[in-house]
Amino acid sequence: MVARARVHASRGVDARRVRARGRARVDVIARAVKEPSSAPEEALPDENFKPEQLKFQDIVSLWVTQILQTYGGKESKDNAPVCEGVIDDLVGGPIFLALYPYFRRYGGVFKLAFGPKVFMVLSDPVIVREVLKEKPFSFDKGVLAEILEPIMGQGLIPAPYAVWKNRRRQLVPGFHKAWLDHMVGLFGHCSNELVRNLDKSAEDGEVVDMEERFCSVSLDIIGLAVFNYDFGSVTKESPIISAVYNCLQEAAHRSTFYFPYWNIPFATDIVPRQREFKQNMKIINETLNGLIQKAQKFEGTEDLEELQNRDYSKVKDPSLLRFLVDIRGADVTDSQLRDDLMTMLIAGHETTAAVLTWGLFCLMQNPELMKRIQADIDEVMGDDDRTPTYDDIQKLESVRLCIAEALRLYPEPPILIRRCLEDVTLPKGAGDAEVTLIKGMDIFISVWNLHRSPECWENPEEFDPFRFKRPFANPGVKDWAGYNPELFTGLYPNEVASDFAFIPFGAGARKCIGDQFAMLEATIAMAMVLRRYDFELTTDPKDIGMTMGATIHTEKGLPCRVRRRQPVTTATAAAV
Ligand code: HEM
Repeated sequence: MVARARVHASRGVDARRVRARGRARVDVIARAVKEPSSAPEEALPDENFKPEQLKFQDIVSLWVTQILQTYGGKESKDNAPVCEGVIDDLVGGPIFLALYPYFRRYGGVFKLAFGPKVFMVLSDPVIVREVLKEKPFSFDKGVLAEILEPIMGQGLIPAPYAVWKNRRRQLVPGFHKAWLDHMVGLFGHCSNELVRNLDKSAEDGEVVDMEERFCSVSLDIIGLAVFNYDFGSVTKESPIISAVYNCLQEAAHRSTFYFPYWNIPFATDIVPRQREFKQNMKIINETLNGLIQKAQKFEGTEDLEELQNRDYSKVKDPSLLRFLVDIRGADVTDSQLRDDLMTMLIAGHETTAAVLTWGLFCLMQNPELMKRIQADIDEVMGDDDRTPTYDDIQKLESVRLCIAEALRLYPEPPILIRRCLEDVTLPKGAGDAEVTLIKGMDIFISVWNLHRSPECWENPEEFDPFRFKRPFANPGVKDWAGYNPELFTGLYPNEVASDFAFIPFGAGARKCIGDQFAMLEATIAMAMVLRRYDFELTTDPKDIGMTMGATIHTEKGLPCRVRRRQPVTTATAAAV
């Protein structure tokens, strides 16, 4: 049995604790699993393009060559600096943290060898631009796909190219403007639940774990938005979510185990943890299949334009599932729909919860800044006790900047995983050598290093949301255009404004499809809690640690004391 925590059983927190314990490795994986709502269709290669699938022997032969080159003292074919003897640093803690000092020593591209594994670490914006934007189809998700496949099947994140191409074309239109506008109301409604729930804690002077609360609200949001299913996790426990977290834990276990014993006949019936995994997958599949069947009972229009322009206030089931059922072609199977839903569920809630958690954590370290942000919220929201509209979100720029800055300092995922499908010669970037990524090689794109690089950011360790309003240039990084605030035109300063130094949602063809959704959701939730409460961290900030996925992993999460505050609006100011 998976260990379950006792905390707040009445509020259904068990699942979140299961998650907290289990996510260590999975976060790297589960988060390294997403891509761009705005990825242009032109980014897709032509119909005949078929990336060659790597064979097992390719990978073995690559390893052997790499190991001989690394340890045999011969010049390496890839020409990358080799970082050696770091095995001790890499075990027992989050790998992305351990890689940072090596980035500072070896630069934006270096090769890391530990055990039989050799992989390339990329932390230079020019090189990352080449991989994500210029050559996205020279790579697949490699080890990430292998680990996630048993859970997400052919979902967008682990899907092989041929499946991904078709599913992406169907999923992206689901995130259309009319739907996102409607979602703004849902985000307000769910955040309102969170806020009302905090009232009692504020009255009682109770210490609350805000990580847990943010997880609950983001989970409820993703359930309603994607399946029209109410997890109700702000108020109760959800068995399906316990099952999801348990399966993610199993994925973590499998990613680190020496041999795939679960493939041995009957292993899933005999080994207790494998039996439990099977049972949990059954719970998840039954729930998702039930939802799919329910959605299929209703006839809907198949016209994409009509779907995208409908009046969502009059639609009974505005979920993404409904949309996908309506526009599905004859070739889309129920199992493909299941995989898509599962992917959204995993990709779309902890990521947002993490940025809210870290954003609040950073603001609590900066009380003056917190006051300034609260004053901005008061000004935009006025006296009414209402939820933010789309227009308000445009005006709540400082809140959006805080979210972006939290994503810079605590990106989720902190590493993107790829495997080379063909040899790729990289631009020089900040380094002197011209490095070649060799077919079969595993790649870590360190978002963490990029976001904290002193070459790309002024005082990179500082939480300074308004940095995104100032330009930054460094001719020392060859061919890097720097950060240009004039190119920051959407909800957040993206990879274009930063020329790939800021990629919290990834970039290129496989960028996150939920970036706008997440920014709207996080801005509303953050604005609503900051408007109503003052927060005080009740533990030493140094005790707040990170898992592999940059989420908080202490038993207490983000423990805070919450106090009701009176919004300072024009009317209240005049009364004073
Ligand atoms: C703050 C919140 C979020 C962050 C930081 C985030 C981050 C990311 C990143 C970095 C990727 C690219 C991974 C890679 O290149 O390997 C990605 C992909 C993806 N994300 Fe997100 N994400 C967030 C929210 C969401 C939401 C709300 C959804 C859905 C409702 C979502 C769905 C996806 C999907 C389906 C992909 C895979 C796209 C593909 O491969 O074509 N994400 N995400």
